[in-house]
Amino acid sequence: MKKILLLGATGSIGQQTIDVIEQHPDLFELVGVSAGTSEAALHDIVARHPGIQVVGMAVAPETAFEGKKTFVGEDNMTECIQNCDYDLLVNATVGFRGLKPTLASLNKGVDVALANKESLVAGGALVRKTLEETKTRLYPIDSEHSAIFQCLQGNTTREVSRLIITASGGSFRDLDRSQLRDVSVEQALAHPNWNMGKRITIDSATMVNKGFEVIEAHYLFDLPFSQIDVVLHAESIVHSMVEFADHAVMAQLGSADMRLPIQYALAYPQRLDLQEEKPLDMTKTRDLHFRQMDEARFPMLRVAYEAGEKEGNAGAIFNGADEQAVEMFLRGKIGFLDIETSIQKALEHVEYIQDPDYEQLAQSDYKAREFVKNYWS
Ligand SMILES: NC(=O)C1=CN([C@@H]2O[C@H](COP(=O)(O)OP(=O)(O)OC[C@H]3O[C@@H](n4cnc5c(N)ncnc54)[C@H](OP(=O)(O)O)[C@@H]3O)[C@@H](O)[C@H]2O)C=CC1
Ligand SMILES: CC(=O)[C@@H](O)[C@H](O)COP(=O)(O)O
Ligand SMILES: [Mn+2]
Repeated sequence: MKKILLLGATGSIGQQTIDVIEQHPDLFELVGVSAGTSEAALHDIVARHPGIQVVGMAVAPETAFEGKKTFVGEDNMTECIQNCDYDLLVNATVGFRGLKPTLASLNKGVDVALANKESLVAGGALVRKTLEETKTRLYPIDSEHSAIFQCLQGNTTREVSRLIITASGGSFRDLDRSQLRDVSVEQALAHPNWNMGKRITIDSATMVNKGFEVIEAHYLFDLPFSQIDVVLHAESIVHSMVEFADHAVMAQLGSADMRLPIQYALAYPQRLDLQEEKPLDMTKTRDLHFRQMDEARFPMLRVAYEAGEKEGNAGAIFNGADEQAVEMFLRGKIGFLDIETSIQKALEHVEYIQDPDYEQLAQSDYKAREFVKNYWS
């Protein structure tokens, strides 16, 4: 029985992780959960999983979690890690706040199934150093990285010539830049293929998500940026591809259902049965299309490659500025294209640090957010 500690239990990835765990009660046991403010949803999960030892929340619960060690406040996730006996951390929280628990679990010597891409975007070098020192492992949950991980089974990255990450194009794929100025929050949240949390859905529309995924791939698979490409694939059926030295191209295909990559990360190296509402049926599949990315249409992709190549705290500034700008866009404080401006200006103005430790990354995150707030005030 694998004991799972789940951060971000009430979110999109969190709820799908619980579904996977509930499909395999003989293999997985949920022993800890954390969330921000969704108390009712957390009580519901705790009631269904008697093995839960620890509960974390960002704010104090109105009704106590009877018989459970409960941790409250911004450090609730690391406190859960320190006070829980578990075999695998599933990090499905959103934002820079996910980096600290990723590092805490690896330093405790426990592997991490990682959905929280911000851990690698903001702190990739530090995470990689910690993995080497602690001899722990990361299992990717992000669909593209899971696809690449699956395609790499039986091979090493030394045999790889390129990773080819697919991008759906997001909610505004078919609009040109002049049409983006006045788009609404509601339109931006209508992703054509995936049902996800708000932050990542907006990031998908700005192409920041794909930029993050390029940086994430660099750290997960230890390949230079020159060997990581992105192609536009509107259908989100091919989840990514790996081209090998002999020009063989391996791809992983599936429906737009995150439970497959989540389950693969939890059960690796096994493949288990998975109940899906709409499993992929290639006889009913529309044509598959692939197009080169238009960098003038999606400038955030180039910005991501540059921030990734720059290393240091550039990823933390990129992510921090985006987190703040997306939050302001969702509250109607800035327009859609102002998200791009926020990121570009923060990368120009927030002090660059070559080899940051965790505290310096947290400072860079804070400074990027403050910069964006002040820029639009
Ligand atoms: N959704 C998807 O399909 C995919 C997501 N990812 C990545 O996975 C991560 C999670 O995404 P997603 O599930 O969409 O996000 P959601 O917004 O749906 O969920 C976020 C989770 O984090 C919790 N949380 C928020 N603030 C805090 C806090 N201060 N302390 C502890 N927990 C907190 C939320 O709790 P509460 O409910 O109380 O707010 C919620 O459980 C992101 O990094 C995203 O980029 C990657 C690939 C696909
Ligand atoms: C499901 C998942 O992994 C998301 O990151 C998804 O990739 C978003 O799709 P696009 O960013 O390609 O629109
Ligand atoms: Mn993805």
